[in-house]
Amino acid sequence: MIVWNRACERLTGVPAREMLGTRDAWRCFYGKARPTLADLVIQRRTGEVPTLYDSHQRLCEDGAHLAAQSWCDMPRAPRRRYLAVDVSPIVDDDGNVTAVVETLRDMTDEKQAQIALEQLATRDGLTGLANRRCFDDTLQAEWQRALRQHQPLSLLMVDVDSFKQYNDAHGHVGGDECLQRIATAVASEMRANDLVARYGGEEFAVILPNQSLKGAAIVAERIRCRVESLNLPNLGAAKRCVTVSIGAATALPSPETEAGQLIATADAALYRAKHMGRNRISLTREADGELPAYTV
Ligand SMILES: Nc1nc2c(ncn2[C@@H]2O[C@H](COP(=O)(O)OP(=O)(O)OP(=O)(O)O)[C@@H](O)[C@H]2O)c(=O)[nH]1
Repeated sequence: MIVWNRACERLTGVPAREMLGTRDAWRCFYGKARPTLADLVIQRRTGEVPTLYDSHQRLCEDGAHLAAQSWCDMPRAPRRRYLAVDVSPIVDDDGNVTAVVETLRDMTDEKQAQIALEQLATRDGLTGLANRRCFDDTLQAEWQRALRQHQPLSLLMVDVDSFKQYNDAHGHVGGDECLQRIATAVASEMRANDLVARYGGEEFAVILPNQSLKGAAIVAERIRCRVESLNLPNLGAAKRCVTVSIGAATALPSPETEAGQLIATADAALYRAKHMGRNRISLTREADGELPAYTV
């Protein structure tokens, strides 16, 4: 390290006298040893940039002028920060790198604003689950992925039974709390790649990538039991507690079919579960026609 200016001191909390003449600038930014962007350029290891930074860009064709962004721990500063780093090598007449200039910009506020906006655009305000827009985008993306990888895609439509009566008995605020409890219960049954969304009012949708109808039925039944076991009183429902009906459908996407058909099939299964008495799951495999409604 040959230059460490006042702005670097303020940003990192590390004075120049500690840094000058050393080779371990990473200590100012990270809790564990790892190369900085300048280290990667000096050591000709720029191939590692994608694994070490959230995003990166080449600033010119030679590949040595780079920009990268990521969260930094900042062990000696009051809080972690999202830094944008630019590096440019200084070369001598023979083309040898003699130094690298690294410029840091603190982008923490911008990054936090971006995260908050993304949250707002994709999350449902009441339950914190993915919202309808996020559901639509994710279903399209998963449909395309299943098509490419020749894998099944399953969908559950989950609807709260006799929720109008619940609202009538407990008021709208009580109804909202009930939806929050159900959302948490449904989300707790999910794996990392699954997506639970609030589809509309008292209806939730669950996308289960690479899941057979049998697997989807197991998840659906787990959700049904979980909600029942919350034991939230609803005198308007047959079990006298809050329950859900679930329609499950599975498709093996092909170029001739589209994601909307999977929604329609799961919706039809949900309608059947309601029709057959609620608090049950109903399954349909696309193209196989209807399977009998199934309850445990
Ligand atoms: N508290 C609250 N209630 C909602 C919300 N969204 C929808 N609802 C209510 O959910 C109820 C849904 O009623 P219905 O569509 O008649 O269905 P249901 O009473 O659940 O009957 P089934 O679905 O046939 O079992 C309505 O009373 C809506 O006002 C919400 O965000 N908060």
